[in-house]
Amino acid sequence: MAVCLVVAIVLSETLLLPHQIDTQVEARLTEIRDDLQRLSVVEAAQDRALLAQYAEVLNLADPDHVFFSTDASAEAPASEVLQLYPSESSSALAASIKLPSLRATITADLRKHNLGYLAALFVGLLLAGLRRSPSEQPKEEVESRSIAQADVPMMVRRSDGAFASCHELAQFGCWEWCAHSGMFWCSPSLAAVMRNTLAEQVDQETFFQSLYPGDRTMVLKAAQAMLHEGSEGEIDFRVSTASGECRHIHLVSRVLRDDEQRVVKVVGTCQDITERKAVEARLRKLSSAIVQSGSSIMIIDILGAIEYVNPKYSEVTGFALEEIEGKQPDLLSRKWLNSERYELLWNTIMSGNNWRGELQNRNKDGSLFWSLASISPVYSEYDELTHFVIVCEDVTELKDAHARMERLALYDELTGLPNRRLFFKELAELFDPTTETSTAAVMLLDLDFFKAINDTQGHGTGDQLLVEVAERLVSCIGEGDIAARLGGDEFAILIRNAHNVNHIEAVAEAILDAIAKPYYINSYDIQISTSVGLAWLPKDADTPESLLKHADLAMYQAKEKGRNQYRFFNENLHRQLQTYVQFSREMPRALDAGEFILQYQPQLDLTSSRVVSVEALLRWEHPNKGLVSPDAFISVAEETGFIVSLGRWVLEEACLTIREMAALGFDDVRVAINLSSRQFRDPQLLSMIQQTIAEFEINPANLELEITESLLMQDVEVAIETLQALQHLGVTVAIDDFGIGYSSFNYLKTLPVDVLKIDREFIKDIPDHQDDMEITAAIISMAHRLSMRVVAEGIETKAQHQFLAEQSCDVGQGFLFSQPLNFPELLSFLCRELGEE
Ligand SMILES: Nc1nc2c(ncn2[C@@H]2O[C@H](COP(=O)(O)O[C@H]3[C@@H](O)[C@H](n4cnc5c(=O)[nH]c(N)nc54)O[C@@H]3COP(=O)(O)O)[C@@H](O)[C@H]2O)c(=O)[nH]1
Repeated sequence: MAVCLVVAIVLSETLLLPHQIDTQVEARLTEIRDDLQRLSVVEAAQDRALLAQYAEVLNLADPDHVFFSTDASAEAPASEVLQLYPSESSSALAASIKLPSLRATITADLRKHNLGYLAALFVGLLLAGLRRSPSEQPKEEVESRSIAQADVPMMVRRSDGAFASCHELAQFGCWEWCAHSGMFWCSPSLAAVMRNTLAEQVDQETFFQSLYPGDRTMVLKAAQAMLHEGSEGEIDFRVSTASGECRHIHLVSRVLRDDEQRVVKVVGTCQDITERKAVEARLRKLSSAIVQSGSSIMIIDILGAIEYVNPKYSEVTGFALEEIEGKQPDLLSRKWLNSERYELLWNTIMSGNNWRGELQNRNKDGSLFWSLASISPVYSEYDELTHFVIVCEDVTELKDAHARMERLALYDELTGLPNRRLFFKELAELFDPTTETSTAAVMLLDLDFFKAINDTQGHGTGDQLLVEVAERLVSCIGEGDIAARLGGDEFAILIRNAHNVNHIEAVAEAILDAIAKPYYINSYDIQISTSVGLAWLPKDADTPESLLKHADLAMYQAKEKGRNQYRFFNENLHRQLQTYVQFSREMPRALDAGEFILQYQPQLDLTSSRVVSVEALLRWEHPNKGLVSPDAFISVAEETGFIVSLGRWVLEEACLTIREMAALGFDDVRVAINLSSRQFRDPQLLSMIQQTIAEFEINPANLELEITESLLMQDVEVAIETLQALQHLGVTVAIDDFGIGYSSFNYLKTLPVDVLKIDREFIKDIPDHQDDMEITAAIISMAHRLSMRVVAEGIETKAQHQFLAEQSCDVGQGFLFSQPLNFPELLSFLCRELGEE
């Protein structure tokens, strides 16, 4: 729809109002004039009421037309008016002239015509009519008034104060170019528009000099086209001001022709549009920033309908503007936002604040992605909230990376199970005092002999085994329960809502069964078992850490009891734990304080009954607990690593005893000390023994080292190397507790040992258990064939003594002969024996 504009011009006080207009109208016109004092543009479509008022006041029939009335007697240059207007407007203009005197009505289409031009032209014409009353005007001039003869600029005659004032206000100027004389005339306001580079009347050359050099050719071409071809139009160009400033000018031209259609004048307007150009340039930059932006940008109206999306948005989502214009964006859809967030977002932006946050959006293919969106309100010039600008960054990759990082942080990479951190987090929530706690159970599992499989079959097989174990564990637990890998071959299970023991026992048994089933990995059949420790929540602990510690304790007990079984944590274990903590803290101090002592249990030759050796047995004279057995603290020392320091002290003490006994003449009595697993694997062991022997200047053959059979079986090849090195030092090596470590006789052949000690388990039931007697006889016979001496320990009865002597067992040790003795008691024992001889 064409927008019809009526240009009404109200002039300053110098205007002579027609005397025909009655006082009321005059008053109203004065009012309007005072209101406006400048060109006033009324958009008819929008303000018809006002227009109707104007029409009424101005005695106009049609409110779409506003007319200007001059003195009725004035000769109106209507023909000029008509000629000055584009042809499509001429008829409307002519039709609107209702009086013989000048009445002009202009209906113009804003889209086609330059408003300023129309206005100024109108002013010019009007003033021409007003200023020149017939009485003042020489008749011959009126008669001879012809465009063909008009080589004097007609606007010169119209440049009164009001005219100039209007132009000045509108930053507007008029000009004429006489085709005949080549003279260029401009209104004073044009000179101002051109920033005083022009005189009122200049030649062409001077006019062109005032133009910005870069635009001269373009303007010249346009001027020539006007003069020679009579072309009309509009042109924008730049002028350089005296101060060197560059201003933008909008120029409109119209051609006046004589009756023979020859161009006689070119007239027009010009306007300083520098500010507008600056605004346009700024808008262009902003617009280009939005178009070129690497961020997706969307503009929505106050009701949430999409008005604009930039190319980046279309590239990311696949939606062209036409496809989504007027629609509600998915980004703000209730579908992806929970109602609380939805309310908060809209409340924030509707109250004129910025909102920033992650929102889900939808691509054209239906896939969803995450955007980090900033939503900012846009206000109109009247300070009304009209739109919102949404700037989005696709953060899907960021979120994926975040999820991956979270996965790495909380899940075990190999098995995909929750890791220790996540398990602990879940467990900690059950201890949260603000949540209702129901009974739960925690299982801690450790695969039996996994290290051996890993070492012998390779880590690839070990990994595959762990993955299959994880799958089997998951298959044994219920929904809501958690199976986690805490590290290595250690797993944990959290069973929520553990109502009764039967349920937990059933799960534990299912796990033992599942893990014990054969695995087929890398063409190998593998068999493995697990030991499970169980603890209850909240009964067994008040923190996640202590609950896991208690389950761990129970698991160790399960291992101690023979593996492939489960054990519940109990108070006894709890006490053990307390003792563990207490001992681990106290032992270093006790060693410094001399609270450890050695007792010696004699080992007698079963044929001669002479003491050939003694076993050094460690005791702790605890200030509160009395004499503490090594069974209670050796394992703690072993786990904390304190056994290395303690073992060194035992060695030194034994060497001292050897030296002192030798000094007293008992230089053929050996002293046997026990080496624990950690000591045996200590890389410093050999050098430490060598140094101590040298330090105490003892015969190394008088020092015997007892190493348990099970310890040797852990890594036979390394054990053989260490044993050989020990023998090389000249010390005696004995296998302790032989018979219960399930070692094969084949191994025994390869072990460089001097003494074999039959475990007490085989001796204690002699002569009642025939089996034990046969096994004992076989061990003695075999050891002799391997050139080993045999020691039977735990001899408590004469019958046992007699049987062992009959089997040619070399040496016996046990309460039958002596309890462990302190050093003075041992010396007495030895002296007594000597006396008896
Ligand atoms: N690493 C180290 N281990 C040590 C050290 N000192 C002792 N131990 C080990 O502690 C275990 C318990 O020892 P202990 O309580 O001293 O018991 C020893 C004997 O008292 C006991 N024994 C001896 N004769 C009999 C008997 O006729 N009946 C019976 N019921 N018990 C008897 O046997 C223990 C000695 O056993 P073993 O060492 O296997 O010969 C024990 O395993 C010690 O080895 C140490 O300094 N370091």
